[in-house]
Amino acid sequence: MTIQNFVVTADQMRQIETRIFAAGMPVAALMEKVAGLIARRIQALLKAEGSSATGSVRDLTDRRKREEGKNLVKSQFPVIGVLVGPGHNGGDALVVARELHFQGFQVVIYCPFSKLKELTKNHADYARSLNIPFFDKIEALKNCDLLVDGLFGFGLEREIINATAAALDEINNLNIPILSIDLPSGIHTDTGEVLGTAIRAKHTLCLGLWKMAFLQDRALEYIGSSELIDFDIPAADIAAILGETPAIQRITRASATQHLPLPRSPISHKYTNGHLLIIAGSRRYSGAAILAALGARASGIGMLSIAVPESIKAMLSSQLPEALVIGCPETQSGAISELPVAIDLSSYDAIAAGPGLTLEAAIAVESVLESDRPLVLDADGLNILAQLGTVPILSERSALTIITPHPGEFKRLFPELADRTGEDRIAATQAAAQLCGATILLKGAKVCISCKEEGDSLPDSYASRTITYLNPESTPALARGGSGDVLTGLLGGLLATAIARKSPLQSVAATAAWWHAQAGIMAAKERTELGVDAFTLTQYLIPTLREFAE
Ligand SMILES: NC(=O)C1=CN([C@@H]2O[C@H](COP(=O)(O)OP(=O)(O)OC[C@H]3O[C@@H](n4cnc5c(N)ncnc54)[C@H](O)[C@@H]3O)[C@@H](O)[C@H]2O)[C@H](O)CC1
Ligand SMILES: [K+]
Repeated sequence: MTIQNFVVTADQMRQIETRIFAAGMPVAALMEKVAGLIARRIQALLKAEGSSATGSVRDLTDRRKREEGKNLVKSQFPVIGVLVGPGHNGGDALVVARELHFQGFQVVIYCPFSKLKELTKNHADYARSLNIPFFDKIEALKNCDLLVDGLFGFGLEREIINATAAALDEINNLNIPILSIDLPSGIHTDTGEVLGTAIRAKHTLCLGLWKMAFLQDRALEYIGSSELIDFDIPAADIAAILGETPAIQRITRASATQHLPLPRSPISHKYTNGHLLIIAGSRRYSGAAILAALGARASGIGMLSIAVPESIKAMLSSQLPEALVIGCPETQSGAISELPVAIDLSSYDAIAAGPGLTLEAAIAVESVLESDRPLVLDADGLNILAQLGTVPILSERSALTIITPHPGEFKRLFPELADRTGEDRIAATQAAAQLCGATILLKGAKVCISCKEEGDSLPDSYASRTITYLNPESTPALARGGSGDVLTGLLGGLLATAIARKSPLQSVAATAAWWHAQAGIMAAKERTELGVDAFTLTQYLIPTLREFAE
């Protein structure tokens, strides 16, 4: 595990911070260290040309100046507005203001609060003594090239209202790029919820450990791009609060690639590399079966069987010459009416079912749910499961089930969770995993995967703990019909392979989600966000693997 794998709540961050202070680190010294790192990072972002994060701040300042017909800077340096709140987020901001001032930047401080925490007040007094101008009117910020947001960090506990809320809205409306310290002010650290109103940052520097909000879809428009400022939190303090195996883990390249089925054993053969059965497609949605199969192909699966309605069997065979295509009896409209009598489900390492089936394939889906095979269920497979009764059916299964709903499917599968979890995707996924015992992969900008931790090794107090994996990097290019079908096949392939290789199953879904997203990112880079149709995506899985498995 690296620092990039950890994710904390505000409460956990506070507990870690408390341990550091109790061990002797002075609060003021830590603030000085952290804010020094922030100030240097801001300078680097402003200076460096070409890096993407820098590009985003710089591009915007340049564009704004061009639009206004002025040069980027009046003096040699851009004008930086620093927004200062009452707590230690404001303290960080004041140290940043002071450091940038000493580096020759023109700095303007906006602080509309009269009551500041003691340390923050000390820094404000010193900044005033240096003649850095202080204002309590937003008007004073309008000529700034960049705003640094230190209004609220993880100490924000209640809705922002009245004059403060109006000020935040006015700041957003200035259309000046904003860099937020720790979190965009107004965003709830854990749920990512907007508490009244929130700063819309262009870039956010998250301090010390990733906060949950960075992995909550609804906060993303406010966070902009983001990076972690590592300030050397001792590993022992992290482990003391999060445990040796943290309940929530951020997926990284290293953690994802660790679970790839590589290298292959030199004496492996097709059956030791896994046999996957895909059950997908209908006359109406034949493409879904092809896309799932192409996703599975990229997993390197040893043997691929695909069960489709008889009338599209020839089409599948022509697209996937290596696969064993099984024609199934079909309904009048061309959906699978049932699985062929001769099919022996126990001969497969895993089954992936759902894409393009239509609701008419209920009997086939029931058969796989009743089987003792590890199963990936998606799309119409999930709609059929919801009709059958998600929790009783999944709780009965003896083998692993991984379900891959998007938020709409999730609501249909778990209507009982709608009130409890609201829009907190992470809490919702954890609750669903607890409820039914399956692994839940909730699709979205930040894919969230929860599963019950395997019981035997756990102390009693942890008996029903869930482990959650969050995928931090993706692209809206994947928000497109068919990309889910590709994920189902890829995940099914990795699952069957892991079973054949007797590898741990817990991280398979995380690896698939990471790989799928990275392929989308690579495809979008080369072809733009509009150029990543689902078939194209399948063609990027192996080139991506080559890049990240090196
Ligand atoms: N993580 C670390 O170890 C470090 C964190 N640093 C910075 O400290 C902040 C957290 O500071 P804290 O003082 O606890 O809270 P905030 O600055 O986020 O704000 C709390 C402040 O605001 C008041 N308040 C809360 N809600 C509202 C509201 N809705 N309207 C108005 N006022 C509100 C509250 O009463 C407090 O006074 C963290 O994010 C980091 O930036 C350290 O500097 C370095 C180490
Ligand atoms: K902030």
